[in-house]
Amino acid sequence: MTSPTARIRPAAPVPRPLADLAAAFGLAPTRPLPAQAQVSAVASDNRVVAAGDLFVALPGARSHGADFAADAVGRGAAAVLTDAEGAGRLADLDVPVLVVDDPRRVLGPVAAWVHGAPAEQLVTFGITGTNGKTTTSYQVDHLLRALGRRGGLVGTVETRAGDQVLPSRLTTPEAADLQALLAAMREHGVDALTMEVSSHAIAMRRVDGVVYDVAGFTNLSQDHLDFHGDLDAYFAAKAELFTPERSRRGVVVVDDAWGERLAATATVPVETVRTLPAAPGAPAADWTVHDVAPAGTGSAFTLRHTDGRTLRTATSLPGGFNVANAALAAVMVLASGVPLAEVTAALAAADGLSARVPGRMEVVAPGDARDPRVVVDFAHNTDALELALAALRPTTAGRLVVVFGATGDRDPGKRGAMGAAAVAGADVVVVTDDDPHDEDAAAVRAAVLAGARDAVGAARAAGRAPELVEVAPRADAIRRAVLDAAPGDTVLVAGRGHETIQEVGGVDLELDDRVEARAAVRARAERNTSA
Ligand SMILES: CC(=O)N[C@H]1[C@@H](OP(=O)(O)OP(=O)(O)OC[C@H]2O[C@@H](n3ccc(=O)[nH]c3=O)[C@H](O)[C@@H]2O)O[C@H](CO)[C@@H](O)[C@@H]1O[C@H](C)C(=O)N[C@@H](C)C(=O)N[C@H](CCC(=O)O)C(=O)O
Ligand SMILES: Nc1ncnc2c1ncn2[C@@H]1O[C@H](COP(=O)(O)OP(=O)(O)OP(=O)(O)O)[C@@H](O)[C@H]1O
Repeated sequence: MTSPTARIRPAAPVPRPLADLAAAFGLAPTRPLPAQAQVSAVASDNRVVAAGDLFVALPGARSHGADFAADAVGRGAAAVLTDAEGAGRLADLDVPVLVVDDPRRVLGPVAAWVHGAPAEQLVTFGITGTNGKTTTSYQVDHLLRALGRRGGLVGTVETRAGDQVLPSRLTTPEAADLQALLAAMREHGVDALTMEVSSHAIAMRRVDGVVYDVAGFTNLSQDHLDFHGDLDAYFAAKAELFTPERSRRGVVVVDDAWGERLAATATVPVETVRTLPAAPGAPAADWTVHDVAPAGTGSAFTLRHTDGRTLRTATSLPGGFNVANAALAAVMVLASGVPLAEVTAALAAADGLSARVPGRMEVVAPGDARDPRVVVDFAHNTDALELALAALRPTTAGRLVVVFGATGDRDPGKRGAMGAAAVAGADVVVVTDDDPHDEDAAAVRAAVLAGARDAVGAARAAGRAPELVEVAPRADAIRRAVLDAAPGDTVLVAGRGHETIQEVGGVDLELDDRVEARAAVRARAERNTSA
């Protein structure tokens, strides 16, 4: 997690008259505005405010932004925008206060207006879906750079604006931070933006003020129901991205029923991509994937359009789901208007869609005659875990070992299912902690173990004998799994991927699965040497 005080913003923002802003959005000043009042950027967190900012004090679940307005003014905020409740909390501030019914609803468009609509000066790609957003976004950015574009990237792992790179705090930033970021990208000569658009972000209006040139949909399965309530509401949030208010055209993977439903209901032009054999009676897809074959650590495949166009390329990331991500990335770039011949040539020169994606099927140790392969992945829901295990099984000569847990304070409904998925897909299941947050870590492990134990019975009935162990804390579980594995085995450490902070009881602990896995591999080497 990155502290809220870090933010990429334009170095030379352009001040805009506050009176023009108030008129444009119907913002009611509590007192007449000084004629010369100006704002040059927008912030919704006092900790990132800089001189000349408009501080937007939002009502929140835990606090009201108005409680931080005095500090924001102390940091140089030139004006405050809030709702009636916020205005009521503001003691006499010596800057203008503007009031609007729903500050969160206007925040995006206001920030876009103040920064001069930066998104409109970039070719913009927004990717949503339960799994694959990060991977697909890296592949789109990889292809855009291969095409000579200066790409900006915003997502779970990091934020890249030209040569500025910051670890991300949210998958999709709040609107004020996003618009400042886009303005900074424009300053750096960035001409293309690829970003992940989480369903939270759409529901919370973080991407208001952006109309994506191309929106992409990967898939939808159970996750985040603690926020959305049910799958229909979760789907509806994602489907909003495929409306004219938020995008100009869409590319939808129709390997699942939710993709089919989105393609049928989207109100922007959509191209469909099918990467799996079609179910009987399924509508024809515009693009289909054929001739998938192993290629290095990943797969080669052919994309074919109903109009006869074809594209043969590859991805270095393992698993059928990474063919889907790579296919989606390629079609999104084609949908933006880049000719097929240019994409084909760029991919040939760039070794296909082979961006290294931090913490996504990241190979920590390749495995050899003496040691197991060790892979770190971000799979943290049932669907992703099943697919990650299935992706590694074909290239695992020995046992498939998985080390994972479930996130505390999130989606308790998926814990048993994740335990069952691990037992169904692996030979050795090591249940440990993920990010317990404020929940009792042992209780979270117990819920995962309950689902796993139920599945062990079914596995034994099918003639398998998966081992099931509980090891905590997570660093010990990783070490034990790697030390106990044999040459030819694969150890998959799943759930946290690139993350370097584990939240335990409100305390941020340094924990990077890749660092722990590498340390365990070194410990094996020392043991082998001393043996
Ligand atoms: C559920 C959710 O998304 N909550 C977000 C929401 O919190 P909130 O409504 O409780 O806001 P609050 O903390 O009460 O603060 C109210 C206002 O005061 C401001 N404030 C608050 C504290 C302070 O010191 N100074 C200050 O100015 C805040 O910026 C905010 O404007 O607004 C906050 C301020 O922007 C966000 O930090 C917070 O994200 C929390 C941290 C979060 O965990 N969000 C997750 C669920 C999320 O958004 N995840 C998705 C990815 C999901 C996935 O696909 O995996 C993401 O896009 O990252
Ligand atoms: N297309 C896919 N279908 C199913 N699972 C996938 C797909 N792509 C990746 N995964 C699995 O999901 C995990 C998360 O992948 P990725 O980080 O690309 O998705 P994401 O949508 O960005 O996740 P998050 O929203 O949590 O950041 C991967 O580590 C992999 O195990």
